[in-house]
Amino acid sequence: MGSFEIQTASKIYPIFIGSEASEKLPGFLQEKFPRRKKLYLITDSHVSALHADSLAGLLNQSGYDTLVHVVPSGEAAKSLACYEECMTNGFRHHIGREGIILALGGGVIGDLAGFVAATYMRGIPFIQLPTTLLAHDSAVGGKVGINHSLGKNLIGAFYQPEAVVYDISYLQTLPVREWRSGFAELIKHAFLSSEAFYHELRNEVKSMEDLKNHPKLGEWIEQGIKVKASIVAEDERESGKRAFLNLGHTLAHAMEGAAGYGELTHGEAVAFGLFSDLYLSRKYTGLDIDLDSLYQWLINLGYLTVTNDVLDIDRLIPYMKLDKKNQDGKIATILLKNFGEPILSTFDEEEIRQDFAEFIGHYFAV
Ligand SMILES: NC(=O)c1ccc[n+]([C@@H]2O[C@H](COP(=O)([O-])OP(=O)(O)OC[C@H]3O[C@@H](n4cnc5c(N)ncnc54)[C@H](O)[C@@H]3O)[C@@H](O)[C@H]2O)c1
Ligand SMILES: O=C(O)C(=O)C[C@@H](O)[C@H](O)[C@H](O)COP(=O)(O)O
Ligand SMILES: [Zn+2]
Repeated sequence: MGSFEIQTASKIYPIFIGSEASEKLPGFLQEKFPRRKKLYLITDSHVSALHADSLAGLLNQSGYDTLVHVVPSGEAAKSLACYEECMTNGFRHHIGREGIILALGGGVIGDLAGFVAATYMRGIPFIQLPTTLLAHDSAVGGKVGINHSLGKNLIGAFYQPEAVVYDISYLQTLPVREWRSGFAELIKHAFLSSEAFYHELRNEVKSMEDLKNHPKLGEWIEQGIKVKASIVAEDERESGKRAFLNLGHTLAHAMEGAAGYGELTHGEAVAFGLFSDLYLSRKYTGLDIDLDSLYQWLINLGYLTVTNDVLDIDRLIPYMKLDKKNQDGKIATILLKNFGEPILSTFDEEEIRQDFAEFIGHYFAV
């Protein structure tokens, strides 16, 4: 645990990671932006109650003037209404172009506050201060944005932070459901990198308690970040291989939309979508994987327990048809040829319907 660099075409920035990383923030600000003293800290109601005061206190003691804006916790905050409120509050309090936005929270806050930063007076600097396990993914790589009722993350930008300060002591207050949600993205990163990483997670994590208390947790988080960072380094704006980071997400995003934003956590949906993409991979690319034992592991961890109405293909298809990866009017999803060897595949609506019925019939028929 310490620091390393995230390299992208538009910006190279540090990630400070560890159990006291937030203490590095005042020093970083002073060095990078010696003349800027106005901070606009955007957070959510849960994180605010737990962690915002101590951070704002630390900053104010170091000579900063920190305006705190609290949005409701959960996915519903990635909305045009909350985006507008963040803007309005900043204008009312005269946060100008010399201000810096701090995104203190999980992926919802990182995406929302990052999008505010990207568009506030045409763009001001921001820093990601992730507080969830899931945010090992969302805080890195510069995808920022909000949802539209017709689809996830349909409004947004690529806008890199100035730094990521990941104080993993914040994770200790996470509820079990959020550990589970974040672990789904870590499992995704394992599939995108190597069979060894996947097997290590499988062998070592049999419950969320195992994960939370595991001596290698910090190492795994760093490994997940590095899997993501190496892809983003080659393709910041998703003209090609960055789409692989969407493994599991075509179905996941459709499920989140169909359920109503916030009903499922992002990671619950990703775990389902990941399992579905691996099912399709075995069928279409010949991926050599024991799906039944993966299914059992995921079930034991508390994944794959969604209600039938979320699995109604007629409700999912409209979201899939708006997936940003789609090509030539076909629905795109990510498959694996092997561990660490993803490919983008496209399907007609009819093929999706048939495969989905087969998949659900095999694993989820009541
Ligand atoms: N930009 C990207 O590259 C990217 C990557 C992955 C996911 N995402 C997005 O991230 C979002 C999901 O992020 P998330 O799972 O972090 O959700 P989240 O930000 O809603 O956080 C989950 C819940 O945990 C609470 N919480 C946060 N930190 C806490 C802490 N330390 N202690 C106690 N409670 C805490 C929050 O208040 C919330 O209720 C989705 O919108 C997803 O689309 C973006
Ligand atoms: O960073 C990426 O690229 C990803 O795909 C990471 C995903 O885990 C994340 O959920 C992302 O927000 C999805 O982006 P989208 O472009 O599919 O909306
Ligand atoms: Zn995701």
